[in-house]
Amino acid sequence: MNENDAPLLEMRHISKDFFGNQVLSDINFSLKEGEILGLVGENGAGKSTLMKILFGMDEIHQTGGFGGEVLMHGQKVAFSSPIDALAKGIGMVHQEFSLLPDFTATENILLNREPLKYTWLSEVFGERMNLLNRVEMEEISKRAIGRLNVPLDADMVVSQMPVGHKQFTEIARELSKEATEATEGIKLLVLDEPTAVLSEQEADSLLAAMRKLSDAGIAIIFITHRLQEIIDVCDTIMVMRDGKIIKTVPAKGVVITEIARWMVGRDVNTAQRQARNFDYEKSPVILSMENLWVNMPGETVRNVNLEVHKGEILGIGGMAGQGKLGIPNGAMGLFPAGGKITFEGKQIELNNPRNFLDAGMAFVSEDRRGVGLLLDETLEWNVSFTAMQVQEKYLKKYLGGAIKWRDQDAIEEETNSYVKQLEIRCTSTKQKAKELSGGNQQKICLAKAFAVAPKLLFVSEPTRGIDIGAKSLVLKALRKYNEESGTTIVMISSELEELRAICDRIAIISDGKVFGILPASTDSAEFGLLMVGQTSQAQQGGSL
Ligand SMILES: Nc1ncnc2c1ncn2[C@@H]1O[C@H](COP(=O)(O)OP(=O)(O)OP(=O)(O)O)[C@@H](O)[C@H]1O
Repeated sequence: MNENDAPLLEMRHISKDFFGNQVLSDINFSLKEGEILGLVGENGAGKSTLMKILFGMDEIHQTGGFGGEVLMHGQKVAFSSPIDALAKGIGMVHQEFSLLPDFTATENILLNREPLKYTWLSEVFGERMNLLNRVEMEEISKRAIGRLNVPLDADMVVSQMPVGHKQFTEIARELSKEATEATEGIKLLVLDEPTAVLSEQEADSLLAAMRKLSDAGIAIIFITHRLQEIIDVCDTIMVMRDGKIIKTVPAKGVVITEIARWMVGRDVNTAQRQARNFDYEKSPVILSMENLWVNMPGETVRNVNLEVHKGEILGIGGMAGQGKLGIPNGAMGLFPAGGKITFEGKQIELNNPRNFLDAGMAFVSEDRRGVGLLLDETLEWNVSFTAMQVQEKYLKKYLGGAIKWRDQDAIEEETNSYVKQLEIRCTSTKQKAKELSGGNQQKICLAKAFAVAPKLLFVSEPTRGIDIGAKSLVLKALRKYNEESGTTIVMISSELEELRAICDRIAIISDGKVFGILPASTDSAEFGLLMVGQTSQAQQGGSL
């Protein structure tokens, strides 16, 4: 083939194993300029690993490399690090953010690539006295944000941004890599679950931005578990299962149920509402929040009054940035909070996570990497650590408690039971948490909270990053856990339908306050009205 006719990217016969565990076999695909390829597959199917190979990441080299070859414009390339990939015009935005919180969008976008200005001091003391060329920095950063066409403030400090804007900053950073003598301008952008943390509105603007980039000739590999987005924005869909490509088809005319079937290998049940009539008369209030405020950047809580009944599953919904995530993060002491929280009739002193754990509460955070897991430790250790520390669970006591010994058999048995129940894909319970795929890490976070057997569990965005096949499994596991152990659950989610699937009531948060609470069986349209700040028959305030 003529070099100019060759596709922008080809990956041929790619294979990869991690110490004998084959995770990719004979992967072949190509990508044209401006093409948007949707890459979908179950948790652990191998999507991120394939992208890490493309990007030349250390993790791949340090674990024995890979088989097969990568070509750009028909030429074989061998990236020994992401710097080589960047030089060839490949940009990647990962699942987790890598921004400096105290720097502005512009400073982050140009981090380590800042244009410098020659001053008289440089004349005397040399180039190290060059100053940052703020004007040029601003121009480059605004140009990149302009290409995205999103409402991102270039001067805003990252820690003050709503989460969606952090995502936009990450993408703008890739787009700002313009062609220089040493590097080619961005030609291919890999987006690994970029919409997982976005509100629907923000996700829509991102999809529009992707189309604009594609029109400008930039190819995109888009990984997401939100299958409608794949249909809406992609030219081609590639489905992976168990490390192999199952299907590569044009996106036009494909429907979600078909993609789900290809991914999982069977028909998939989406989360259906599991109706039940919770008896509020017989269930006392277990937790009450009065005038709660939380200073969580991007998710400020201003004045929340809420009562949670023993044994119920209370949903908390609302648009991104309105404060729903601030509630569990503040209540559990992770961000500065004020007001009054009473649990089982006792007031709990705020701003100290230990007080909440000791009282019998637990929290599965939406930020599984930041506060969720001990990544260098085994699955067993992750599942058992908090329960061991807070409740002395899994400890055998001798000599009246003077000697305590870890009950390894009990830890292994319980971890194995969660692996089975939540279908966690791992080689053994001795595997390190960092070696699991993102969705499987999320399941370990749930298992860890289940092991604590809390009286009340806050669980935030429990299915973020979970594939469509496992979503209803995770929701069912939460309901089952609630019914069997009597644990009260407060579930925070940006997906209304998943709240409606298992909750008894749903509180909608708007402008840092409870805007209304309705039974979960209420029509979705009613909740929609509440989210945009309109009330109909919803009850304002805390209790039903
Ligand atoms: N560093 C590693 N060491 C050992 N195994 C690994 C490592 N990284 C990934 N794996 C394994 O490779 C497989 C594929 O993982 P990968 O992260 O590519 O999945 P994924 O399709 O991106 O899943 P998700 O949708 O959950 O993000 C998984 O079984 C995972 O446990």
